[in-house]
Amino acid sequence: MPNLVEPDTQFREHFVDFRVAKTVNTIPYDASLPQKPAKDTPLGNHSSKKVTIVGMGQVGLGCVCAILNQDICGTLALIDISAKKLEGEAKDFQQGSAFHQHTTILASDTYDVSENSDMVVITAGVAQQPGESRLSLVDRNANILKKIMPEVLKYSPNATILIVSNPCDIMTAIAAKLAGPDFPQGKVFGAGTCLDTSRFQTLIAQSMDLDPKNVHGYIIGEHGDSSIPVWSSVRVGALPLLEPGEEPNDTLKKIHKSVVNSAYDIISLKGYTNWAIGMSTAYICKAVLNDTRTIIPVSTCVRGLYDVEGDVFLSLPCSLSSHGVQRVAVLPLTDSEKATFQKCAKSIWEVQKPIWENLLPKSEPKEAGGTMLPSLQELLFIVPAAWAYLCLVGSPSKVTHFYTPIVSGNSLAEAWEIVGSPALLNSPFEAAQQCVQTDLIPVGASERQSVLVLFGPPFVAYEEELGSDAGQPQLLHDAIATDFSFLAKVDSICRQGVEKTAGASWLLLAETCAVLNRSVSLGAVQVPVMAWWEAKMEQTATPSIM
Ligand SMILES: NC(=O)C1=CN([C@@H]2O[C@H](COP(=O)(O)OP(=O)(O)OC[C@H]3O[C@@H](n4cnc5c(N)ncnc54)[C@H](O)[C@@H]3O)[C@@H](O)[C@H]2O)C=CC1
Ligand SMILES: CC(=O)C(=O)O
Repeated sequence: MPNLVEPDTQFREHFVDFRVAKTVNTIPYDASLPQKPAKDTPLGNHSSKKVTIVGMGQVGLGCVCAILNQDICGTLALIDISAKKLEGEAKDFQQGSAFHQHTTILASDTYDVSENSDMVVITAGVAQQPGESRLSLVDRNANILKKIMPEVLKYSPNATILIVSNPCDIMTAIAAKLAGPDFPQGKVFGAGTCLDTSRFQTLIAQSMDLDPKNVHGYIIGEHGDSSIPVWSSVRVGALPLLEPGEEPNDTLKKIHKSVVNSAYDIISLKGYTNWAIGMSTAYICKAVLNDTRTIIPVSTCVRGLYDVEGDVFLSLPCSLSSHGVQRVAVLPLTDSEKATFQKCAKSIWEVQKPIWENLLPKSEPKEAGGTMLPSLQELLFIVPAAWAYLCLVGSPSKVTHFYTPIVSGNSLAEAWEIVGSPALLNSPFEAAQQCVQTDLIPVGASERQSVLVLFGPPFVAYEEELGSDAGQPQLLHDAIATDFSFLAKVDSICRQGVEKTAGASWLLLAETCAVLNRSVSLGAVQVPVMAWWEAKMEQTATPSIM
């Protein structure tokens, strides 16, 4: 028997023009990559839905609380690197099971519990300290995201992925790119200005003594300091707040300022924000898991809209389906709103660009001497030195000089004094910068994405193998440029070094370097070193150097 309550579609054709004129389908996030469009799939049973939340800090907890209390899914998998705290939180949530619809709670510090999730929410990462901007978190959280995304995709290749970690728009762009061109467009999106819009609606409603749900309007653009209130389309009930062409007055401007300051204000009071973002995340999850096509401002690729050219992710009102962003509503902006949107896109792109351009290998790895090798662009240069080499992975245009190697006579102990203070272990790039500033390991790059510093005896082997020219950077530079088998040689020496010295004399300081995530020769070497280093760090705060 046919379903008697199918949606009535007889009037849809009357709205085709509206849809075409005012909305666009999701936009591929990288002009250079082909994109796979999302396909509609039948809806599953609601209680069969599974959501994974990665990151069980304050925001993760806020999300779980809201999701459980709104009966959004049948299974909730919680993941965090801190297993002990996670166990405590998961037990605490489980013990409230009598007060909501049944939800199976799983928790682990590995991703197998997330298998076959319908939706994955990523909240893991560093949060702002009082007074700190979201954008300042970019490098640290990008590195965390680079570790998380492959695991998420491995266990839930069909999940819709929601990014909450800050800076939310850039993290969403990075996650979308890491998901790869085969991942359907729109299936990775960010919580964006959903929260800012709620703050906006609430403040206007409080000022007018109304229900926030009667304030229809959006904050668009960045989830952060350069967010944009679209005053020209705010309606209260059905009434426009402003007349066409009317500019917002000082009170309205103050309302927006207050929206922008909300997070700073709350963080200065309690150290973090979590309940409202938890509620907005649950609201978004509900729309996706129920395939409601609700229009919510979330972060999606905006290239091509309002003359934005870069692969920037910003918030616009989007209809959400089970595949994430289904269509983007293109609001009619005033000239000044459009100019502000473009300025916002430009400033986000400036921060995103260095990470974005080095996120995926630009070319296929080359085969040489039976080893998969990084391209020259990937491995910008290796500075050989008596005791150390510094490998910078960054934007080629930023590397302008190639200096002489470390002055002979410097010892590991001396190097350690400069880069190895425990305080700097959390910020290896700063450590490397100190080396640069002190000319201990002179290199010519001042800006980069990731820095990998290796100290240790393998370098001795490296020198031996390469002969007396090893200390001549110019020669090495030429060798790298002309002879790919040189890299294979470095690789095999490093391998020996790792095996010979594992657990003893390597010191690795790394902001998870792009190289680490690649199946290229240097990556293969560095992963075991990294694992050793992490194990070592658990045992002692200050590793000894042999
Ligand atoms: N988009 C938005 O509207 C909002 C975003 N945020 C952002 O959410 C993020 C989390 O904030 P909080 O929960 O307050 O921070 P938090 O410090 O309380 O929690 C972060 C959690 O991430 C975990 N973590 C770190 N690395 C991990 C990894 N590789 N895998 C799994 N878990 C990992 C930590 O163990 C910790 O439990 C921050 O970036 C923050 O700025 C916060 C509020 C609103
Ligand atoms: C921290 C943050 O991004 C917020 O509460 O808006």
